[in-house]
Amino acid sequence: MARILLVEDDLTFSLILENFLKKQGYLVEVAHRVKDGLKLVKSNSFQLLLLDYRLPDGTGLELLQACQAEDTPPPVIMMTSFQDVGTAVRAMRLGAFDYITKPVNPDELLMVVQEALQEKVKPEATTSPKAAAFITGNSPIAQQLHDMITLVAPTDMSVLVQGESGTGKEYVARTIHEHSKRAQAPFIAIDCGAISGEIANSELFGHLKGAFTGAMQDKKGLFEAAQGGTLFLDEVGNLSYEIQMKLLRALQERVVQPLGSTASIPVDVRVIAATNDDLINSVKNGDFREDLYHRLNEFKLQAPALRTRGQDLFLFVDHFISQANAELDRHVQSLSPEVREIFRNYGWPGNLRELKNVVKRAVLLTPTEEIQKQALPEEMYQLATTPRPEGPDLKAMQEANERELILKTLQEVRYNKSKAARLLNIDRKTLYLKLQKYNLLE
Ligand SMILES: Nc1ncnc2c1ncn2[C@@H]1O[C@H](COP(=O)(O)OP(=O)(O)OP(=O)(O)O)[C@@H](O)[C@H]1O
Repeated sequence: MARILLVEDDLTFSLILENFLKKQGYLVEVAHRVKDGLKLVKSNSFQLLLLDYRLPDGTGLELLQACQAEDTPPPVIMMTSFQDVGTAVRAMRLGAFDYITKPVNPDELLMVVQEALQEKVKPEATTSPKAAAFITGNSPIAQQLHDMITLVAPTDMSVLVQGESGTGKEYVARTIHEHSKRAQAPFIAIDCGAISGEIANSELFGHLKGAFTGAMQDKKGLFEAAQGGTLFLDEVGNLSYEIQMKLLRALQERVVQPLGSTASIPVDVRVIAATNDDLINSVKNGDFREDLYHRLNEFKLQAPALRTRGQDLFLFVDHFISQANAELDRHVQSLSPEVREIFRNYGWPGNLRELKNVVKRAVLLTPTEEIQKQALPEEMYQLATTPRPEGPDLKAMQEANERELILKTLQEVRYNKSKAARLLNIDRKTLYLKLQKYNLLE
């Protein structure tokens, strides 16, 4: 019976969740604050953590990070309000297994919990699904990306893939590998955001038995495991300075030295790295080695944000609907016209990952062939539907446009009101009044 730790400050809601999970056969411990959650994590072993994001004495991210420091961290599911989707996406970069938006739907919760418990514990190196499970897209920006991939793939250049979270950077790396001379050798992906210090060292370069407490036997590093193939370093900006040095050596001299060993092992590996933020800023701040940056950045690719991909959005929707139908045994065919409109107007700050989650949830909740707006997270359709005036009412039309523009901007900047006001070229107070007027306040 799996043990779950639930950290949620809303007492009624946590009681409902606790009872629901217990009925499903899980053992549940509950905490209402970060401090108590930390104590429980330290003194117990849990197979899963279910964390609210906003807690009275901090955020769920603190608990997530504390868990990531463990040898075998349990999977973590974050629960957030719709406005915090950006944060949830950040949590996934820090190693969370998944997120669900509130109000929590019991079927969805159960689905994610079951998936998390079946899933192997992160961090892990993955040989991710074949690129055939992916689609390219028809938008000019997607075609351009595809051309660049075709151009750089056959060379042995290191590639730096930049892009917002969830834009498919791993997909880009995988496609490069599959179009390269190395296609028959392994493609190994590792999320550097989810590993730290000694673990990163031993994951990447290996270790000898006894090199540190807990090193019970020799372990091959991922560089060796990827011999002849491609190593994908996601979130490369998170590597410590010490590991950056070792990585530079591996790239320049083509040798690695496992922890506790004096021997240098030759490696022939192409490295593709990915970053969310502008790595050049980390270089300027002294957090990332400049020499390594240039070594990784022999060729730079930009993974485009979903909101810049036009009609590709609906190609992805069809693709994710088919995937979800197969996984959940549903027969959904399409979106209702109203849902299409909501999707078109939404800013998708979490990009493809967010779209995939929203579609999967909607498919789960749709027993018929067409997804209706009720199957979307409530706040998504409440916020996204701007009523349009029927007749030639200019003032009403202007207001509808204004509401829509404010919404889009808010979504793009993940509800940061100061940033939104700046972009909209109005002051915060005016923005606030307009949010009130259009019923857009949280
Ligand atoms: N071209 C594609 N076709 C279909 N699905 C895709 C495509 N690109 C990405 N996805 C899906 O979108 C999700 C996010 O993709 P991926 O993990 O590659 O993004 P990422 O940019 O590496 O994210 P992060 O910055 O959080 O590491 C995954 O579930 C992936 O399967």
